[in-house]
Amino acid sequence: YSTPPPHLDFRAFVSALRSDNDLADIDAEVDPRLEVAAITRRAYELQSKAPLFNNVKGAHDGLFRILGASGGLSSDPQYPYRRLARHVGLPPTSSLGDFIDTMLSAKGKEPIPPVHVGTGPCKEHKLFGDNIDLTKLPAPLLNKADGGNYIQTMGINIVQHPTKPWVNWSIARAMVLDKTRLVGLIMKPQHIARIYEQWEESGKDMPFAIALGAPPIAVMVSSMPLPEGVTESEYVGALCGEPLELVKCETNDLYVPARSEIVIEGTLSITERAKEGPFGEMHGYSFLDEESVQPIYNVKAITYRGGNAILPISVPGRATGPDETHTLIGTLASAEIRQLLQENGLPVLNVFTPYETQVIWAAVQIDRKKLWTLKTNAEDFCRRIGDLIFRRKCGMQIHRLLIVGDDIDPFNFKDVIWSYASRCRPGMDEYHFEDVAAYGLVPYMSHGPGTKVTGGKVVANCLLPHEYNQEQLWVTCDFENGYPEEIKEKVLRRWTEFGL
Ligand SMILES: Cc1cc2c3c(c1C)C(C)(C)C[C@H]1C[C@@H](C)[C@]4(C(=O)NC(=O)N=C4N2C[C@H](O)[C@H](O)[C@H](O)COP(=O)(O)O)N31
Ligand SMILES: [K+]
Ligand SMILES: [Mn+2]
Repeated sequence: YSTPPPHLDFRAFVSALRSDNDLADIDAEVDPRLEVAAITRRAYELQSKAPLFNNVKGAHDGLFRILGASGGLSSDPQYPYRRLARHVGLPPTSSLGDFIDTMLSAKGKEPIPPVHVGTGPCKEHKLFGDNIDLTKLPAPLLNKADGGNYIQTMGINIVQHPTKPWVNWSIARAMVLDKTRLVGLIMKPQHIARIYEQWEESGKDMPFAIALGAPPIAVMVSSMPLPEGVTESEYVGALCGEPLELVKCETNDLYVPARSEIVIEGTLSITERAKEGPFGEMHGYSFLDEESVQPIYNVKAITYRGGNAILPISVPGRATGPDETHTLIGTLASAEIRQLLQENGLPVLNVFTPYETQVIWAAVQIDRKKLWTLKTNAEDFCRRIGDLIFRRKCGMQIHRLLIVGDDIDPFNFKDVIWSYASRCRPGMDEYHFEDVAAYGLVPYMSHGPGTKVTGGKVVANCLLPHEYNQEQLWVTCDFENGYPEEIKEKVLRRWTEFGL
């Protein structure tokens, strides 16, 4: 086959990272028990190159190499979002705003359904029956407190609604349970859980496929909270302007990206469950008393690409250097939240979940001139935004919204926290929501003082009252805003002369 672009082929993506000098080929033997994950976690935190473990202890028959931090920030401080840009065919200089604009660029466009091809790289090797032994694969232990080896953290979970033409692609964690079974989180209101419920009602086990090392743009869309009923692969087609190539699974009627590295297929039981976790999760905690009991994945086949298949992994944790649960989940939820607010006619320029808030907060940037035309006030405006976001799935993971002006860059946490700290009066400027669905993984909900599944959400108004109807009554005291252009130009021109 001709080599496709990096956003359509994981191996081409890996080569692109290598040519970007943003990949470390590690040929020394590394243990998948904690060592691979510890290196990956430190790679996020130092924003170093993405580690490609070419010699994983226990790997055999081409299963498998491991790529860590595929969605981490790039190692070049000049191009921090280059690794994300590579996922969607954007230039290395792209900003997070460009990335969000791109992910929303197919909204309103005709979906482009995938095409089915006879075979592809993921069909080069096939394992069935007794040849399947998940406990013999070098599935990584990602955190010392984890309850199992999480083989699935960056693959696409593919499931189909039993009666409607809806095939959902998402990412949901799963760990090895035994020789032929996985167990993984199936959490409401996620679409995988909604569709699973339909199979429960139909009385039949749910066919599944997990496509690991799938085309990077498909991984992005799988991590995006698109509306219910949208078939993610069709949105990928609309984004690319061309259909994605899928091949049929061996043991069920689902289709997977032909260029996937590894495909695990089978049925998700509607009766058998097992203890799952603990798991080092996206907020930086692994609670030792986690009592998660989840459905069992019965694996019926594993197919994989030749040339030493690569397993991508995510090692969630503190966003000191963000990992994929921040750069993908947070940024893509931001995109859908912006879309929702703009579709409802709100004067929103952008939305972003600052990594410093572990993507639990989202800053909503308001066009203040347009705000004036609404002739509204903080209470009405903030309650309207909270009612929209906190009652929709795309807002499920957000517990604090910061409503900020267009003088604030939502992607610059120093801007965001300055406006929150100085313009949001505690109490009067905060609008609480206790009757909305909570995000159960947030520590002050799962292990907090109050209710666990509802409430704990707030909209913080970070606009002074007069900003709702007139120009700001202040000059911002920083170099950018506090001085006339000719002074700033003179200062910049003489800066080196002053030896500063
Ligand atoms: C990018 C990413 C997204 C994740 C997860 C991860 C990564 C890397 C890992 C596996 C590392 C950690 C956990 C964290 C955990 C949240 C969860 C999960 O286990 N269960 C879940 O329900 N949602 C998860 N998401 C978010 C999910 O993919 C998005 O919400 C997506 O929009 C869902 O698609 P639908 O809208 O179509 O429903 N995992
Ligand atoms: K999705
Ligand atoms: Mn979906």
